Amino acid sequence: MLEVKGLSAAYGQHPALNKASVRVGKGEIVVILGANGAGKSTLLKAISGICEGKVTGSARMNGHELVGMKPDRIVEEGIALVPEGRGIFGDLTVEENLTLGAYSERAKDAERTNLDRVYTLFPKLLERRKQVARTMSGGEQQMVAIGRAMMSNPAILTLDEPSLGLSPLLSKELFQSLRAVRDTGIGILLVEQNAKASLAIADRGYLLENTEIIHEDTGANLAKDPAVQKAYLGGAAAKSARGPTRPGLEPGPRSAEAPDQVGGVAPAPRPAKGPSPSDIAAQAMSGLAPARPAKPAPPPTPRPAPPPAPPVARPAPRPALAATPTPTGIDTASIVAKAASQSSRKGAPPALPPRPAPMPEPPKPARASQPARPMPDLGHHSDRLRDMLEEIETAAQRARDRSRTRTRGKP
Ligand SMILES: Nc1ncnc2c1ncn2[C@@H]1O[C@H](COP(=O)(O)OP(=O)(O)OP(=O)(O)O)[C@@H](O)[C@H]1O
Repeated sequence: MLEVKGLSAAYGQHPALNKASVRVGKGEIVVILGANGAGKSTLLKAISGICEGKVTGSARMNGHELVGMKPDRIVEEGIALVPEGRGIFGDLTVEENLTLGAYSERAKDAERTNLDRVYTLFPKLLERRKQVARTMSGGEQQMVAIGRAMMSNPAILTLDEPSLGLSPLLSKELFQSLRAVRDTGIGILLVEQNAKASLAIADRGYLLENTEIIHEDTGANLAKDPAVQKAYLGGAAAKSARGPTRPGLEPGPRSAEAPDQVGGVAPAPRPAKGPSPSDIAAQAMSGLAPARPAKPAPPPTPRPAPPPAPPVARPAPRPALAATPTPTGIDTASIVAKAASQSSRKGAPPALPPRPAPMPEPPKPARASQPARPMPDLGHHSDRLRDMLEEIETAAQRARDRSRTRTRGKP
């Protein structure tokens, strides 16, 4: 079904994925293990058409080339991404979140069936269908995220570290759920740091090291491979093992499953690096292409300058947005509007640094010749942007005043 061949990705001059080849069949769970920065998320993003870097090579779904396709088209081809950080709408109910996932053409006609399937797989979501998503536990929210992806009627579900931040108990439930999803015939491509649990459910797995796939085997064989145990499973078994170690297979700072996680204590949660609400809302509006996970602040090692920001594909809005209740009886347009308003409330603040305390105003000379410029209509971000523009204008005015004072002071 999904056949990735020689897929590469680079952010500017920085290669993040080098000629990766991976395949996922119907009803198969395939796990990708790798250290921090190995290129795992980049692989998933490149397949889903949301990689910010330059992608070359091939990723085919049932023979259709995905590289170069827009993200919403890739959803139509049957690929759904559950991004790291989940990206659900906290202010919407469970059922509203799920319904947003059914916006692709391929999902519309089967919305009722897909919703029933999600509720059968995750009975808790049925119980809590009217509950506001942000009030749910981390594990339940992850189920909402997976359920929403399944509402797009995917043939392949890709998941970026779904167990991140979950307690061992919730992680266990999650991996059991993924098994159940697989049993419905959906192929699963899973990027995980919980090597033990993911290999336990995986049919096959790949090791991704320094941008390259260095090994492929069955989940069972990988789980007992001494080199894999050393690198990803805490190393206890590997220490006594005499088997050869694979060159280059070194544990990354986060690749080795924390021994306490194996032992049953929750790992220290990493900061979420999910897509911003505005990203998700924009994508919801544009046909529910998979959400674009935001990158966290750059690591201490300097990153190469990113390429000039490629425009994020935002397909033309669908006419059906204004439409009619869905088969579930829910008015999708009003859910999307609600999601968008949530996004506009929450989108700006995290992205912007706190405003500095205002400087004392120097006396301004009268400037009758420059009337105030009219403010363009900036939509729902206008207040924040207006404040920023005013700050810039004030700073520029101060600079002009200072330079005028200096010029006047010169003989
Ligand atoms: N948008 C970006 N711009 C520039 N560099 C990036 C970007 N996204 C990722 N990278 C870099 O590409 C490399 C691979 O990143 P990627 O997120 O794919 O790794 P990963 O294996 O998923 O790591 P982690 O497990 O820490 O999420 C890293 O060196 C990372 O710093």
